[in-house]
Amino acid sequence: MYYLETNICIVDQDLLDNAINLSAVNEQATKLVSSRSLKDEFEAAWLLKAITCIDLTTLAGDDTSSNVTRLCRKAARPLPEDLLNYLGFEYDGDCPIRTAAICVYPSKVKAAVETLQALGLQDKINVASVATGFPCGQTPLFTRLEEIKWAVKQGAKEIDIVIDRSLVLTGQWVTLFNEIKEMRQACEDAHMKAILAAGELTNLSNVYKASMVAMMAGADFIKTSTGKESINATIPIGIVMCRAIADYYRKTNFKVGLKPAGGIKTSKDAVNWLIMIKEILGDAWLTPELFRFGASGLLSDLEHRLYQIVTGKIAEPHEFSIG
Ligand SMILES: O=C[C@H](O)COP(=O)(O)O
Repeated sequence: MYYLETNICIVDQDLLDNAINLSAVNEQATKLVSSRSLKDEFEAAWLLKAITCIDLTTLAGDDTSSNVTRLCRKAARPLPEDLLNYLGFEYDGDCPIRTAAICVYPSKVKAAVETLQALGLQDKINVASVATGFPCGQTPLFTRLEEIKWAVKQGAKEIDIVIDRSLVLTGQWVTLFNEIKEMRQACEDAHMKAILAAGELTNLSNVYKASMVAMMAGADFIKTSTGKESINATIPIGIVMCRAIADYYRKTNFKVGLKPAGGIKTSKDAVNWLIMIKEILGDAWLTPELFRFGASGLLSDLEHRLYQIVTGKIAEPHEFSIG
């Protein structure tokens, strides 16, 4: 079915043609983003689902241990008590809703692990670390592998690796496969998400092939973007990656997850992605084990929209403050 021969990525041509058919991708993308009316209670359920699928992210040059600590507290209690009460949750100090993970640079893994341990949530919220020369992946392979091993030693349960885009752009599929496979081994028991930086891969055919190579090399998730490219998680890219995951599942019976990341900021974005997953991959993927949002700014809009839904009005800014 899919295999690599010298430097050629051989994929089932019919599946590839079907997956990247531009007019079909655009048609599906238009349908997904066209306004739909959801009953309030259904929308609230989608938004709560979205929160549980977030890798709450900070990947900034000025990250400090204290802002990572704050991020962990936010992951542990993403919604304020009054909103949880409005939504019908009993709140007894143990928040019933949490984000799936927090995502940080390797140097901040320890601070995150220690905070989650102090909160008693180390088994409930994973620490994900980017690695392998994030965001560009332009460092020697041995340092990229060492970075993974170091992040795992610090306590990361998930590693978000970046692929070397130049290997895709120059058609070095075997080298790409071998590198990702070595990265998978370096992750040991940690889950590996392979960031394709799809916006830099020139065309959807490369996005589909890179998705396949990453899955064949053992990626547990494929992730659209680092959030640092000029084109990040677009709906057409998401559709092609979902189709690759679906094709891979049909051929191997192995479920690989999807993580869109970069520029996902609104409740509407979140619902569009969840509906895409439901339509292309099915309900089995609508779980944090197989779907994540990589997002630094999505949570506040989800909270804002939930307030609107439960109170039937636009919330005042002070209503959103989280202590
Ligand atoms: O991996 C996650 C991304 O870097 C987050 O991107 P964002 O800051 O645009 O939400």
